[in-house]
Amino acid sequence: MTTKYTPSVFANVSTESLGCDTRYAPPAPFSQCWYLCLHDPTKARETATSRPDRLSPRSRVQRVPFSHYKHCDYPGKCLGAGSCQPPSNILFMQFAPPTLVATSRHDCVHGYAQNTRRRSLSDPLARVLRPPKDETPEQRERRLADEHEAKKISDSIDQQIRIESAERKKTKADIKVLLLGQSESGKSTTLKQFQLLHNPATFSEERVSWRSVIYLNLVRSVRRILEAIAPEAEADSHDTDSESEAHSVIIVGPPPPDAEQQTTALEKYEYYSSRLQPLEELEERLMRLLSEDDEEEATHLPSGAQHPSWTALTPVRSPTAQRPSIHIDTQAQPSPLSPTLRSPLSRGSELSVRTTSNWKKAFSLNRKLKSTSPGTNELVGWWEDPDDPVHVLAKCSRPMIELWRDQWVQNKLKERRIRLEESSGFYLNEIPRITAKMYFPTNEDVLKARLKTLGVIEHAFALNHGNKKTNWKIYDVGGARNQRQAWAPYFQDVNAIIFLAPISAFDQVLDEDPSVNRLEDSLLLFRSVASNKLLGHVNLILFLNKCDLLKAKLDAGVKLNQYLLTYGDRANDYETVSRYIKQRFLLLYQQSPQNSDRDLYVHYTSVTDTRRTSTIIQNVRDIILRQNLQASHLLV
Ligand SMILES: Nc1nc2c(ncn2[C@@H]2O[C@H](COP(=O)(O)OP(=O)(O)OP(=O)(O)O)[C@@H](O)[C@H]2O)c(=O)[nH]1
Ligand SMILES: [Mg+2]
Repeated sequence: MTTKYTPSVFANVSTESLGCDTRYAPPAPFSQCWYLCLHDPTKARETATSRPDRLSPRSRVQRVPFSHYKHCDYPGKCLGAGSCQPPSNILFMQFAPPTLVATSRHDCVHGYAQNTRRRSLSDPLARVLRPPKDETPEQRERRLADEHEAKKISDSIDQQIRIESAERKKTKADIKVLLLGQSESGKSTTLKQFQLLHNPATFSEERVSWRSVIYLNLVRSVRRILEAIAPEAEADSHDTDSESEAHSVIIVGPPPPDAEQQTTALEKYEYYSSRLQPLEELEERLMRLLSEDDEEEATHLPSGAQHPSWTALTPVRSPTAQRPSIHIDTQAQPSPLSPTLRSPLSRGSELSVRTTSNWKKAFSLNRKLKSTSPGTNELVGWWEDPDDPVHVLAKCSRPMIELWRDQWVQNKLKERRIRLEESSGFYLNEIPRITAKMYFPTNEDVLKARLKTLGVIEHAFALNHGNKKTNWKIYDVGGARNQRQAWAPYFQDVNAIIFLAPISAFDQVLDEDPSVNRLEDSLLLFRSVASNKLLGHVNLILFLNKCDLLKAKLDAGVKLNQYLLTYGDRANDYETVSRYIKQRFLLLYQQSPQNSDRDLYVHYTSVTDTRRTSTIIQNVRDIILRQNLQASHLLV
């Protein structure tokens, strides 16, 4: 029987007294050991989290409260010896060589000494563990009692490891799916649809948490309108026309306004901006509320400008990272703002969700909720709180409606080619409902809420089919350019990739790089995913998304051939355009050298449409399941 020792036995022994140095490694047959890094627990933890490849699957940190230790079973090489640099205190806690039979720490040391006498003579651990020569009966009794206690703790740790291992086996994902695509392609919305389909109760429960995001989306849409009608924006639009054209997006600016037009513009602008002034403060407040974070990592808003590479430095999260937090992305393009609406928090920034903390908890209105209604269990009461954002919104409801319905404003938006329906403009049509005091978000509201993803978010669910159960994990990634370096670690053992390409975006440019057309970026991104060697055996499912917006855009008279010269004089209707774009993607796929071992499935989607998307998701699910069964030789 192999004896295992608990770290507590050695916790008060320093490496100095052991004479242990970082070159120390257990002899080859003693290939397994526990070690404890007393000197620099943070470093030990960092190593465990940032270099998981160097740890065995059973590695753990913080299993014992007083410090950190890991388990290593690399034959002949103890991880501890190499991973902590001097003057780290590394303690080897336990040797469990396969040939050694030992019943106590004492025996183990002796057994170790006997088996490897030459090494053990100079072995610092053996020296320390050997009982003193002049041990009194009381000391011996105490030592044995200590050892007995240590063994109990050690056994309980082993038991815990066994339980966790069984648990891990149970929760190990059978199927992993990765959602890829550029920013705003609809990945998070697709993830929400998966949640809605597989965890409707949780989705429903969490709807209330989205209230603040929806409010913020609405307030920002209003701000965008005010920016568009601001007199200086008018001037800017004339100044920047040439620049816009250089970015291959054709923006034909309006003719310069005459004096009368200018007076109207100024009056209109002043009228609306003064009535909507409270929204400025509300926007800042919502941003602050959403960026509150109870986690270790700093996601709070800085007092001044953020470090430009902040988002680029976003750590790659492990695939188990699940809980997102909010932060403000200052990488987004700044937009021209009127002086009255300028604020250090909101200028040019987009609300993002990061995978580090529980943002839903952080800004869920549960904090303010006072009770649940007995019959429905629905949460009630936030409107009784005078600080709740709903009161400012309710106050500004009328001018917001007026602004949105004002034909002059609509014309201005048209002139400036601002299509709010492509972003959070959906809420502008719903102002009376959303600003009502007892507003509770619907499923559709949540699906349309825009929250940019940073890092990777995981959604796990189990699926029963017949008498078999499969565990699924879906990973939603940030699609902006500075987020894409985080994708690769997830390519390793993924079963399928759902790639989203927003085909309505042919006349738009990337937020992060206005010189790049969105459709072009999608095509290039798809090509690089399709030709990635790691993904050679991974089935690709292509969602040609935002078909509803494509239809609306074409119906409004926007011409594809103005942005995609190769389209030539083909018909500018939905059928022809969507088929043409699909062909472009297929061509790229066919050119990829990696296609012998996989398939491509293409769907036209509007992932905000729950009914259609759930059918597509079920279809996709069946395909992936079938492929997975085939791969595990259960079928065919
Ligand atoms: N009308 C319409 N809106 C859509 C569709 N798909 C997504 N959206 C909206 O587009 C916005 C962006 O969608 P997201 O799902 O957040 O995009 P994403 O790919 O996760 O973006 P990042 O997190 O930045 O990578 C959201 O407001 C969605 O509601 C669609 O098919 N039709
Ligand atoms: Mg997202």
